Amino acid sequence: MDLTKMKDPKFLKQLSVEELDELAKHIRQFLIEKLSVTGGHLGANLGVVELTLALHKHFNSPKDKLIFDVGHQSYIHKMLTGRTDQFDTLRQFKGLCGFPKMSESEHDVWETGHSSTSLSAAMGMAVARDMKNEDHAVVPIIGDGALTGGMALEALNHIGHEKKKLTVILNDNEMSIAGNVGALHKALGRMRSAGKYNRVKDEIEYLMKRIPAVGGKIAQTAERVKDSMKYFMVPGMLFEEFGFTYFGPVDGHDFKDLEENLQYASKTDGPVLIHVITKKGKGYQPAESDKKDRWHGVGPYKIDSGEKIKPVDNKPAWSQVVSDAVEKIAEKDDRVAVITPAMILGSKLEKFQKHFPDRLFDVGIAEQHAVTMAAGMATQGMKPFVAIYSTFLQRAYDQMVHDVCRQKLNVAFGIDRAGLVGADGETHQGVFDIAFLRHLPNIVLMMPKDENECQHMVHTALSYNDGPIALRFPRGNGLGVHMDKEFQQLPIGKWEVLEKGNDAVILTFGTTIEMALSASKKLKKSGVNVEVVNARFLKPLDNEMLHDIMKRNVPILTLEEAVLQGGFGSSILEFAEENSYYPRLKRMGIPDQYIEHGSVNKLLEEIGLTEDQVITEINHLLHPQKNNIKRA
Ligand SMILES: Cc1ncc(C[n+]2csc(CCOP(=O)(O)OP(=O)(O)O)c2C)c(N)n1
Ligand SMILES: CC(=O)[C@@H](O)[C@H](O)COP(=O)(O)O
Ligand SMILES: [Mg+2]
Repeated sequence: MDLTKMKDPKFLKQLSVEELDELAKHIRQFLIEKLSVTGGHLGANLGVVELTLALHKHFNSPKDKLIFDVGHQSYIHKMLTGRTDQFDTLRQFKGLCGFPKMSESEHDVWETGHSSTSLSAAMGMAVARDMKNEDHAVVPIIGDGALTGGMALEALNHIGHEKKKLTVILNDNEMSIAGNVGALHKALGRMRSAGKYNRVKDEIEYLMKRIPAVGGKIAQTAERVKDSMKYFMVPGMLFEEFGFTYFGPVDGHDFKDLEENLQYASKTDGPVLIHVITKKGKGYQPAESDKKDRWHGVGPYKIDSGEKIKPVDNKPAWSQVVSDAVEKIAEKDDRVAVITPAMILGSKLEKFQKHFPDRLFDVGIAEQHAVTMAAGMATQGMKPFVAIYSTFLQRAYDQMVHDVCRQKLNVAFGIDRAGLVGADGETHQGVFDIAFLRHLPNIVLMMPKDENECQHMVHTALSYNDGPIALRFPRGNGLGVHMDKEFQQLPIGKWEVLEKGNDAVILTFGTTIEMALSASKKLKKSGVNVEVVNARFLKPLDNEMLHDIMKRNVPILTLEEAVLQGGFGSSILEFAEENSYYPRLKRMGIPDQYIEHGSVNKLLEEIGLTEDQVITEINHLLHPQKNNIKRA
């Protein structure tokens, strides 16, 4: 079967159940083969093959709006809408994006990457549809994990109240990245094990009608009894209470069951929720049998065995260094506890969880709650450590402003995936956190140059008692440096000079230190002596060192793998302005644009964050006339 011939999903309407089953088989095989080379979000996609086919058969995309929550499970949708031939380039620079992308197809009506936005977006589209007197379906497809997100619950609350016509597809595979958590997860479990609601509902309505009508108080009591009976007998009552008509549970791998319920739903007024049960990793044995994450996001692997093909790298993962250090500290300090918003695996917290099951809180996809919960713990003298990706901390900005920093609470943050993350692209680059945290009063911000300094920063963070403190660290592995046996306390706001030099100074931190050191080595060969400073505290700055540098009146280059607007370099400009220095200064960093997907090295090259560019900029700073650069 030539899957690249699929250009428009309309062809599905003619297919029989047998033909759909056959197509599903080929799509699974295709994904297993392609992703074995490129990597990607395999498990979630294998789980929604039939569901995506059924949705595209039933609805008319792009007139009807299919909205994929998170969007990591949109690969089949991409195949059906003419992008099958691009899968060799998945998640690579200028290749197919791993998430829905409007520039790729008119069928991608909403872009995602972060979780739990689909219901709000759908509500917006439904409101717009009705205001414009249009007639089309709006269909958010949301996972059981994404449903734990605050935004999704806020939207449920509003949609049910407004009674807009929407068809919510709840894709319940009992998994977030790891196993799903929470009371909602348990409630879905009860719905899964109950019978079909549509049928049960009819029977209940029949029974209810047979309870004789009586007047006065007895009648009120009878009504209450009827309501509570219904509550216990109808599995989807939770969603019905929210104002939705619930259909399910539906077998998400059975075309007949899916189509039947989609038909019911289309004939129902107001918001509808179809509870679809799927299996993450379906059809690929290594994924199905992996109880840990059912192959949520993977790199290349051997198809037959499922063995992962990892580049040989014995250096420790940054996240592991951090969680090991927290664990070591937690052994001695029973006030220490870790909070993660659904990222136990990515943040490498499994070992910590095994060691301290009662001191690891997976709160679901609930970044806002995670941060304010930590603040609450801190008010009671505990030492919470919030392990959170830079990109997902964006969700909790107000909680940082209002709850943590304003109250100057002792919350420690491990900001993971800081800097460019690569293949996940625009939605996941961890490049904004310095800019959105640096301006908050009371916070300390730091980034280590290597994993040894990283463990000292964890210790520094958890021993700090003067308000919030965060260390940021990149995706991937450290440098493989020697690790001290004993933790050290770093003096807050003190930088270190890594390379002495009189001609110019590079102020940098974290991932760009290697680039700066290597550039300075090359510059030295041409007679230019550049000082390289590990500006490991981004807030507070090392004022003493900065005064010294500014007084030397040498050119300064700031270098950061973070946005330039409001970033570290900006803070140096502010320092100069506040202290009436007028240095020749150039800032290198991430320009004012969203950075697409691709390998980190390729992306750095694209935006000119390279060793060669550092050398060029230093030369420009040293010889502005020669290079025809205008400087005040
Ligand atoms: C705001 C936010 N927090 C965390 C994540 C990381 N993340 C991506 S997918 C996922 C699990 C989603 O589970 P579910 O919606 O059930 O989809 P499934 O993978 O099970 O199909 C998580 C936690 C994210 N994308 N966005
Ligand atoms: C879709 C999503 O948000 C996550 O699955 C993300 O892709 C994980 O990224 P890491 O691989 O960096 O943990
Ligand atoms: Mg799930």
